[in-house]
Amino acid sequence: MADLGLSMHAQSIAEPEVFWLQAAEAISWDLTPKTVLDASQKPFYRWFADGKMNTCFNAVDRHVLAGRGEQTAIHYISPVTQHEYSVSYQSVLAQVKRLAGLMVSLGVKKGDRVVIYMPMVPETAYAMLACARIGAIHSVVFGGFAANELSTRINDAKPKLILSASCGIEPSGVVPYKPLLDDALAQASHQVDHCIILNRTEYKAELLSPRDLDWYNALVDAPDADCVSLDATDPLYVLYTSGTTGQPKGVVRDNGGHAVALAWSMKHIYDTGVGDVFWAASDVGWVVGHSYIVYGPLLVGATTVMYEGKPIGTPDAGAFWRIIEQKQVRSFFTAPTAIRAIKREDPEGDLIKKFDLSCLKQMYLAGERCDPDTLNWSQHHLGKPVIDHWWQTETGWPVAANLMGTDPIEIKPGSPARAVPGYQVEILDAMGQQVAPNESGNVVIKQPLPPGTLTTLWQNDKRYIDSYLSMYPGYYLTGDAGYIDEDGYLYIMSRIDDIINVAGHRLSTGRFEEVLCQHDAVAEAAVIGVQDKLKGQVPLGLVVLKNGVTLSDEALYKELLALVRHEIGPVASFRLVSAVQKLPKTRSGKILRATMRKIADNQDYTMPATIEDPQTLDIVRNALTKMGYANALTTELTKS
Ligand SMILES: CCC(=O)SCCNC(=O)CCNC(=O)[C@H](O)C(C)(C)COP(=O)(O)OP(=O)(O)OC[C@H]1O[C@@H](n2cnc3c(N)ncnc32)[C@H](O)[C@@H]1OP(=O)(O)O
Repeated sequence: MADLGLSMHAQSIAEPEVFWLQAAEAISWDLTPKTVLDASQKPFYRWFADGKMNTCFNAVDRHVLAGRGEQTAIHYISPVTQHEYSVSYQSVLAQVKRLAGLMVSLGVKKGDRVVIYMPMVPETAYAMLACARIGAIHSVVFGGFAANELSTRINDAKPKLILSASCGIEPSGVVPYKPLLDDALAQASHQVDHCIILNRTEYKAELLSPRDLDWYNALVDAPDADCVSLDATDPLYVLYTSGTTGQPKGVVRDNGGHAVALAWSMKHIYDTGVGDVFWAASDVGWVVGHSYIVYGPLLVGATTVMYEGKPIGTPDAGAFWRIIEQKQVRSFFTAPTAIRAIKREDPEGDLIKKFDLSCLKQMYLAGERCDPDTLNWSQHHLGKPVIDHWWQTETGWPVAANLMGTDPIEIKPGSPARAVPGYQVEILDAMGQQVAPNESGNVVIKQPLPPGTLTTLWQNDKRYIDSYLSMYPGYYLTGDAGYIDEDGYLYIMSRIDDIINVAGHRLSTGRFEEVLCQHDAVAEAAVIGVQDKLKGQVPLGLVVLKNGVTLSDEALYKELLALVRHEIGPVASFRLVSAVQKLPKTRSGKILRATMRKIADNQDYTMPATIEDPQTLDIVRNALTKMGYANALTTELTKS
């Protein structure tokens, strides 16, 4: 039987311009592109370079103009505050027009950056769409980051305006955001004239006049703003992701290629179209939130769900299934960590059985490697296809997936299926040679990458080339290692750099080390990601203390945890740290993190030939053992 996915993939690689010009028909253009792929400035490729359009028009206005203004665009559900309401496309348009007008009256123009530091409320989507409407470039910062991380991003993006909220809502209670924003601005070298603050009833923030404006008060007298016609290649947003150093990388996404790719993916991968309900249980601060809470569903005229809750505890492990039934969700997307948390609370799937999930066609998992157990458990209890798929902040949309809206193929647990049309994925060895099926190597994508993928790093073309394009000229280096089997299925196994993935949050071990070294007692630090049954990976730190430090172990432990939480944020999930006399290093002084990680996770390792002092591995093993790693009994001090 013909394999439609394979033939589409073959066409997308052989004739990318034909393939993507056809896909571009799903978008309303002010000026239809004639040049599909501009390769004149390699290694920078530009999609639809002479096309003109507006992403907000495509996501909102055109659905209202087509007579679907009454359709629900957003279902908002906040289980902790017990607020829940739905917003029609018509109402979204009214809010976005007015907010865009307010931004213009505050001096925001096409190309200006606007930082958005907000929780999972509809106003966050309005803020993103309002920026898109006037050609301002938004940069959303995840609410779980601390003031210092926000400040770093403000300094890099240099926004004209910041939109924020007084607080976010976590199961533990209200998390004040405004004091973090004030602190971030106090630390930042770049300043803004105005902050627009959504002052929520759960926590009223003090507004600093004349800088801070109350969101809804300021909207009262604001004019409406129309869509600005933009070049397809104009940036839509910058989204920061952890780099191997403490300085995050600002991934730049364009307008035209992004809209085309997301619309294509909604139909062909996520099996979702006009009027369908699509739910990605993530956060707008991550790329999943950008692509599949806000832009993707709205671009195709679907209904999206903004959920300000968690998989468990808000109120129970049946929360996802309850909402799927209530809102008639067709396609649902979450992270493997969320399913592991549910499985721990509801191992027999009793809460799943309580709901009528006939509306649900399939569930998608991404954000971290999906272990086969998690996939098999959910597939067994849901009785629906569970689709592991793989992509990155940089790519913006799936690189490997089962094309559920096109031609579903066999699900192989442990694999996110095959490369999606547009992506030529290969596995290369250290010499740049393609390896045989089932042999591991570096996962790379041959240039040009398809529309919707990163165009560069914000104000840093050199770092873009150095990070992604220099190791194998002509290829994008994903930073992941894995293999492709004889059927073309991809398997992603690990990172090749010092990035760890904690509950679907990508974090840099280098950044943890920088923060630990800020402590007066710490001379040197090494942080590795160790396996964790719930979060996939968690950070573990080993520190060497300065001579003469008299702090007790317990006091040091508490202070280091508090420091990391203060500097990086709660999302760091940093709870494992211990002091050691010495760290294992090569003779040239490089810390042997990979060896330490293997010891912690009980994997085979060989003594590195260049190790300076082999005894340091015993020191590390002892410390890891005390923390419950390296195949030993768990101790409570560092795990509670
Ligand atoms: C495919 C491309 C990509 O990979 S893009 C990235 C995709 N990643 C994701 O979508 C993330 C998936 N993960 C999640 O949604 C969450 O981790 C889930 C599974 C729901 C679990 O949440 P939770 O129990 O809060 O654990 P966590 O590890 O996320 O949080 C740790 C601490 O941080 C806090 N936190 C979290 N979010 C916020 C926020 N927006 N504002 C303020 N604080 C936040 C949590 O409350 C938690 O705090 P604490 O340590 O318990 O006090």
